[in-house]
Amino acid sequence: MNMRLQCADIQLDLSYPRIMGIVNVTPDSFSDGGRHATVDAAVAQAHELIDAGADIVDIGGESTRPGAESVSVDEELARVIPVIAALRGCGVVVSVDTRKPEVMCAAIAAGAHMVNDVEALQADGALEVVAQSNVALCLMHMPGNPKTMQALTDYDDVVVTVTDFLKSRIALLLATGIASDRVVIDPGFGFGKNLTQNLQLLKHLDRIVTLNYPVLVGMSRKSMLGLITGRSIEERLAAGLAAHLYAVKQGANIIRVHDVAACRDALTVWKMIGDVA
Ligand SMILES: Cn1c(SCC(=O)Nc2ccccc2)nc2c(=O)[nH]c(N)nc21
Repeated sequence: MNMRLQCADIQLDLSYPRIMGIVNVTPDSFSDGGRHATVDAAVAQAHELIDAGADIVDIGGESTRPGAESVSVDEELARVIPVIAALRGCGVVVSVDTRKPEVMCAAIAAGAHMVNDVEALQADGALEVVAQSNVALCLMHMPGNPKTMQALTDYDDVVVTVTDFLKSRIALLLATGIASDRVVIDPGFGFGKNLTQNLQLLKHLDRIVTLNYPVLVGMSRKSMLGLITGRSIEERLAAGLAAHLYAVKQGANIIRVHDVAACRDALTVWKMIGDVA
C-alpha cells in the first residue's frame, strides 16, 4: 500500500492510523435551524475536532442515513462551501462528504483536499470533476442509494461483492488517469448491510486491505453497534473504539469518527505499541 496519500497540496503519511473527524452541516444537527448559525457552528465544530487531534475533517451537508431526505444542489452548496472556505489554511486535510459533482467542483475550488463519496464517484460527471484535480478520493461501497440500500442486503458473499466493487471502481479511476496515490477504499459499514454482513466485513477486512490501497472505515455510533450492545446513539463510544481498533489491527488506515479525542487516545496507545522494540 502506498504510505503517503496525495491530498491536493498535502501529503498524508499513512505509516500509522489517522483520524477523520465528522462535521455535519445539516440543520437537524444543530437545534437553531438557521443556515448561518449552522455554518458557524460547523466551523467551530471542525476547529474543536482539529484541536482534539483530527488529521482530516469530513464536511457533509446531506445526511445519508437510511431514508434521509435528499438535499438540493443549491442547499448542499450553501451549507458546505462556506465551511470549507472558512477552513482554508487550518493545517489538516479538509474532506467534502458529497455525491454531487457540482458540490465536489465547488468544494475543490474552495480548498478541499479530499472528496469522500459514499457512491464512489458513480454520479454523471463526478469522475471528470475529480480528474481535473489532485485531491484524494475515498471510494465507498453502497448498494443502490440511501433510500434503497437497506432492501439490498441479499449478497452471496458480502466480502466478495464489496471487494469486487472496490476493485472495479479502482480500475475505472486508474483508466481515467487518476494517480493511484490519491485513492482510498472503504467497505461502507452500515450501508446496505445487515449486522452479520457488517461483522463479516470487519472480521475479513484483511481481504480488502490486500487490495493494496489505503482503507477507511466508519462505524462510529452506527446501528450495528447499537444492535450488539443495546446502547443508544449517544452511548456507543466504547463499542466504536473496540470495533475501530479491530479494524486497525486488520490494517485499516483511516478511522471516521465523531469522538476524536477518545479515538486519538486509543490510537496513541496503538502507535506506542507499534513503535516499541
Ligand atoms: C459520509 N459517511 C457516513 S454517514 C453515515 C453515518 O455516519 N451514520 C450514522 C451516524 C451516527 C449514528 C448513526 C448512523 N458513513 C461513512 C463511512 O462509513 N465511510 C465513509 N467514507 N463515509 C461515510
